[in-house]
This record gives sequence, C-alpha cells and structure tokens, in this order.
Amino acid sequence: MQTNGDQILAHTEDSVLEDEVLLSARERAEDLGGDPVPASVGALLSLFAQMLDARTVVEIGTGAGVSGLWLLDGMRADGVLTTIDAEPELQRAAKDAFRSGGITSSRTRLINGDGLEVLPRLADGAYDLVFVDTSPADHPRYVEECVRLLRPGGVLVLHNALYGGRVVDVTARDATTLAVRAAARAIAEDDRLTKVLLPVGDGVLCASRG
Ligand SMILES: C[S@@+](CC[C@H](N)C(=O)[O-])C[C@H]1O[C@@H](n2cnc3c(N)ncnc32)[C@H](O)[C@@H]1O
Repeated sequence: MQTNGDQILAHTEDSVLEDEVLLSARERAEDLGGDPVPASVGALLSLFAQMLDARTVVEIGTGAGVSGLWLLDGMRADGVLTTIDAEPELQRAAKDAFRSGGITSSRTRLINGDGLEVLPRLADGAYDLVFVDTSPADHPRYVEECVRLLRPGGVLVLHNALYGGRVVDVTARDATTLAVRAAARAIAEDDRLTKVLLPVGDGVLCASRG
C-alpha cells in the first residue's frame, strides 16, 4: 500500500485526541487569529513536560492558550507556566481557557509584552522547559536568550523550525527563512546542546542542555 506525506500528517494529527477544554480553546484561538499549535505538537509538549517532571516552564507566544493547556497537562501539579505574549486580547482568552481547564491562577504567570524584552528579566538556569512559538524571524535571538534560561538537562523547543517547508527549499532566501536556518545552525554548533528536528506541526526543533 502506498501512503503519501499528507496522509501521514493527517494520521499523525488524528491520532491525538483533545478534550472539550482544548477543543473550545482551539476554536476561540482560530476565531481570534491566535494560530494554535496542532494537536501533535501539543501532545509532544505535554510528553516533554511530563518526562522532565517540569515545575518551571517558559512559553513565548501564549496565543489563546492551546499550547499552554498542553504544557500544564504534562507539568507537575505544583508547576508554574510563565507565558509571554504581546497581544492582551489573546492572553485574556488564554486566561479564560486556563480557568475552564480548572488551572488555579497560582500555576500561571501571564506576562504581556515583547518576548525579547521580557526574557532578559528571567533567571539563568532556572527553567526545565522553554517553548518558543512566536515570530520565526526572531528565532536566532530567542535561541541566544533561551539557552541561558535552561537548567542542566532542560529542553528548548522551537516551533516553525521548518517554516512551511521553506527551510528545505534551497531557492528560498527570504529574511525569515534565513533566520530560521541561522537559529538551527546556532543550535547545531552549540556543544552544550543535544538536538533533534522533528517533522511534526511546522517542524519542532528540540535541544537539551547538557
Ligand atoms: C503562533 S501564535 C502562538 C500560539 C500558541 N502557542 C498556541 O498554541 O495557542 C504566536 C503568538 O506570538 C505572539 N507574538 C508575536 N510576536 C511577539 C513578540 N515579539 N513578543 C511576544 N509575543 C509575540 C502573537 O501575539 C501570537 O499570539
């Protein structure tokens, strides 16, 4: 039997089930243009959080809270998600989604602002997991900032690492594609990091800090 890439991707997404809270957060995100992570990426985040026994997680790109719900699902019950977004309306929707999911307010720290301005205020080596789901054009600067935040064994996860397939198209030379490639190169050249690129969602680049 022959399968094509689209069938494999569809099957990968269909294999992940989201509950009512996630489905309604996803619907709201789509209404607001919040561009939520696909379910496969959400499930991967939850798995990482659980494997890391994560208590401290940073997310850049809260959106309407879909990835946040998945992260919180995998984190320890006393874990705190610090999540940053420049759009207050999306963060309000995320707050509603967390409340609907029964997440107590002490488990989330929502920061409204520019990720690149907020991250320098966060402590070195203090985080189990950092998830970047914001403008791919900024990936190189996020790599620089985020590796510093990880505790030994902590994991950096960058979404949009394939940037709609443009990263593997040798003719694509636009600024964002070049930035996404530069971020991957910086991670590849950093001896402190163990890395892998997974072809789920729009490409998930994962790097753990030794
Ligand atoms: C792809 S969406 C995030 C989706 C979210 N992770 C989810 O799965 O529900 C990207 C988000 O990044 C935010 N954003 C874009 N540039 C930003 C910046 N410089 N600082 C903080 N947030 C930014 C946007 O407002 C948007 O909500």
